[in-house]
Amino acid sequence: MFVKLENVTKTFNEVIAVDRLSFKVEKGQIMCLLGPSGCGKTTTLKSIGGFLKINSGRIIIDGQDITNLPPEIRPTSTVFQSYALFPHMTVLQNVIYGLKFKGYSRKEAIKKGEEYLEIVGLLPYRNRNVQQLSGGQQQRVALARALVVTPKVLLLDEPLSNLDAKLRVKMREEIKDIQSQLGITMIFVTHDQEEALYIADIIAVMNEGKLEQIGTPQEVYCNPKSKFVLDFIGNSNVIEESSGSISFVRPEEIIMDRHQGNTYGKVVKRKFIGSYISYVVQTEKNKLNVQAQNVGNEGFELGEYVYLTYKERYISLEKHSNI
Ligand SMILES: Nc1ncnc2c1ncn2[C@@H]1O[C@H](COP(=O)(O)OP(=O)(O)OP(=O)(O)O)[C@@H](O)[C@H]1O
Repeated sequence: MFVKLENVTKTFNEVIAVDRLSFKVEKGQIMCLLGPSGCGKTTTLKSIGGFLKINSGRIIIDGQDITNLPPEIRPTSTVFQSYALFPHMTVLQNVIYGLKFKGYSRKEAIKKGEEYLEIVGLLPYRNRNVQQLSGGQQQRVALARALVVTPKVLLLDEPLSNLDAKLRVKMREEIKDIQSQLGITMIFVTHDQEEALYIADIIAVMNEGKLEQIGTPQEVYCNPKSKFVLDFIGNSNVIEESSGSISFVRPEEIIMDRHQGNTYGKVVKRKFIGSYISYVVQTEKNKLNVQAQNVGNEGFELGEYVYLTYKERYISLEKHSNI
């Protein structure tokens, strides 16, 4: 395993920000740390980067125990939410700043800086002051600056949260492309489940400093192991809940039909969203959210009786450990 956290705990006075956290990331993977505000994502990332000293546990990268190393000699570099660029420097000066401390001559540093500016598509901007760049461009400078020092692991702390929705989608695609081009291992913090599902090879869902579940996007979405993960990732209809188990179905997994199905109900809400139509169907026992693909016809009407077909999935509420 390329990155390994073993029982990492970090407290701030009486607050346990990260609680005996263990996980592994393989070389070349993008792992997303996903969870609500305050669950300990940033603390975990800062602990890996060496900006925080952990109370106990071990952090290992590529076989080396880095737990007690200062940040500047860890094989990591970090892209912060705020970008943290040097405002009075040009794009290129920002990107090559870190190379000074790595023994590069000025000429070599410029060559390397330009190579990475090319990768992030900003070579023509190399002599601009960073303050004259858009948010997305500044983000790319921050990315090039973090990559130019060829870290073994790139740490990204909510890197897209300051961008508008459209740019966020574009940048997450670019980050994924850069990752596959360079084959670099990334740990990416986000509270946005859609972003995590898109970008991650593996998602670690955190809750109150602890790991709730770790798995591929498909695993955490299709087979959540706890009520918390079910609620946090995607929308779902809880069909039945008891102390030992929960059964649920995702809105897009329910098929609506006028003639056949395993349940019958009345359309009590209907909302046209564009690529799909969202319905609420009242059955004898449940009110179910249904998301039906817009296939170019009118769909179902408000007040109409429809058949539904779906297969429930179950979460067993016994404690799981899948690390
Ligand atoms: N420097 C600090 N001093 C005291 N408490 C802190 C400090 N940093 C974080 N905490 C606390 O540790 C817990 C975890 O915080 P952390 O920033 O890691 O969460 P997060 O999941 O990254 O949240 P967000 O998505 O809001 O950034 C929170 O309860 C937070 O208040």
